[in-house]
This record gives sequence, C-alpha cells and structure tokens, in this order.
Amino acid sequence: MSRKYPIISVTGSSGAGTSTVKATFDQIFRREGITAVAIEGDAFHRFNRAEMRDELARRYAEGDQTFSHFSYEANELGELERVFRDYGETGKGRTRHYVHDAAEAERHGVPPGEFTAWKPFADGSDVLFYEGLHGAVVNDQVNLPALADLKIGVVPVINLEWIQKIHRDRATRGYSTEAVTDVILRRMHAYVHCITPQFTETDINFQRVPVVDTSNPFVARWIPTPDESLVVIRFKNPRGIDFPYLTAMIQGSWMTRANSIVIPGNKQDLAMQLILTPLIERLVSTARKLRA
Ligand SMILES: Nc1ncnc2c1ncn2[C@@H]1O[C@H](COP(=O)(O)OP(=O)(O)OP(=O)(O)O)[C@@H](O)[C@H]1O
Ligand SMILES: O=C(CO)[C@H](O)[C@H](O)COP(=O)(O)O
Repeated sequence: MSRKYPIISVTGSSGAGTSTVKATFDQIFRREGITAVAIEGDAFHRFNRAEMRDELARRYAEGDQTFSHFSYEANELGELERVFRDYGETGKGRTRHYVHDAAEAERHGVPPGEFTAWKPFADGSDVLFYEGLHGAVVNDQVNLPALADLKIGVVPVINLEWIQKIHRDRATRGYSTEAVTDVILRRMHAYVHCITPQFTETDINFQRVPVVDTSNPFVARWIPTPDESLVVIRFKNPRGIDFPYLTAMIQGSWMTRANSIVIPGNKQDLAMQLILTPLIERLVSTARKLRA
C-alpha cells in the first residue's frame, strides 16, 4: 500500500477480459490527465514457451499433473512483489513483455514465445497499473494486495470465461479448440488453488454473466455480446459507495445485496468510469500532494 506512488492491480484469469478492461482505465487516465506506467502479468512468467514445454514434460514425467501458467511456481511472483514494493517507495521499477503472437513479435522485434529485455519505467508517472493473472496473490511467500491501493477482479462466470479464451486464442494466437481445451483442463487445479482465492482480496469484482445459453462453451460459435449479458459488481467494503447515484445513472441497474449491484452488460464501461474515476482521482491527488 503506497500513498506517494499508488498501484492499481486488475486481476483475472486468462481470457477473463483484463486487457479489455485496461482500455477503460486508459480512457480514465487520459481524461483525468494521469500518467500511468503499465505492466502485464505475463511479463512475470518464469519460463519462455520452449522452457515451459520442457518444464511441463519434466513434471509430468515425475507424476505432477497440476503445473501450469496459473501455478505460483510458473511465475516470478517474488519479482512482481519487488516491483510493486520499489514502485510504491520510489516510483521506479521495470518490466518486459511476453510475446504471444506474430503481431506482438513484429511490434517488439522478438519471436513469439520469448520475452523482450527488461526495461525501466519512464520517470514521472502518477500510478502503476498491473493487469494479469496474479495481481492479488497472498501465499506463504508474497502478499501482493498489501502493496496495491486499488484491486479489481475481472471474473466472467466460468462458461463465458472459457468461451472468451477459446475464441481469443483461436482468433489471435493460432491455437485450435482442442489445444485450448487441453490447456483449460491442465490449468484447473491451479485455477482453483491460485486464481480464485484472489477474488476475496480484491476491492471490487466485475462478474459478467451471459443471459443466453452457454451450456456447452466448447461449441459456442461466438462470444455472448454485451447486450446478451449482465454484470454483477461487488464491493468488498461498500462504505462510501453512493449506490443511489449509481443505480440512478446506470439505466436498468439494481441492487441485489447491500454490497452488490447488477447492470446491463452494455453499461460496463460507463459503470467502470462512474465507479473508478473518483477512486483513482482521490489516489492520484493525494499522491501528488505528498510528492509536492
Ligand atoms: N465485456 C466483454 N464483452 C464482450 N467480449 C469481451 C468482453 N471482455 C472481454 N471480451 C472478449 O474476450 C476475449 C478475451 O479478452 P481479453 O483479451 O481482454 O482477456 P485477458 O483477460 O486479457 O486474457 P489474457 O490474460 O489471456 O491475455 C477477447 O476476445 C475480448 O474481446
Ligand atoms: O494468456 C496467457 C496467460 O495469461 C497465456 O496462456 C500464457 O501467457 C502462455 O502463452 P502461450 O500459450 O502463448 O505461450
């Protein structure tokens, strides 16, 4: 937790939509004149693609069928914690990119499945923005939520998450449905043990729920659209959240619990802007005063 150099952490499983949500944050940062440095969770994978394949084979041969990119040990979470801590104390830090596909390879000049070199953050930022798989991990080695000032969970219900992952990995990463299905199965153990516990640590969760039939996500021909879904928004601590204002501004929304509202799927961007802008604005203006 840092007041001088705040950190925003957006956590979601693979395909949950954290990259999509980043666009909403970028819009808020631009409109509010906030300079952010961004890190992607995949930059903190421990292995490149070839090394990961070897590590998986090695562990399989030893009878470990639970290892995957979701596992703590497949990621440099100690390094991520160090970056969070350094940034919180000094406004400095470093990151790199894990290159997934040909388009990213072209942009970064590194082949798919490899990392770029580490690079320091640009000086003079207001906020560090993390988006990835492990932004709210608490285990016996790291405590990331303790270092982040605003923690967001992006968690579609699981059928929808799978549909989003299958479609994205097929469309932009060149995988077959069968290959993605294998990955989903292989990651299930760590999904339960490493991914889901984070969503009790997050301050606000956005859970997209389709209102069309997704009973067999492996044959869905398209991703349910925003008009075909609702979003449940849950606040860990609802104190200070102006629910009457939110339900008045977001047409078609209603409260389902004392700390939860439901909105039409096509209002997610608006809801995020209404909810997050004052929180971000407060973090940044306090930080700027402390740094002055
Ligand atoms: N609210 C939404 N409505 C419709 N489609 C969405 C929504 N959010 C995400 N998607 C779609 O789901 C797919 C996965 O989204 P995205 O790439 O943002 O996931 P991610 O969490 O960043 O995944 P990864 O961490 O594996 O990169 C994309 O095809 C995206 O367009
Ligand atoms: O999105 C992911 C995790 O967030 C990817 O599955 C992970 O980064 C491995 O990528 P690849 O299968 O392209 O080597």
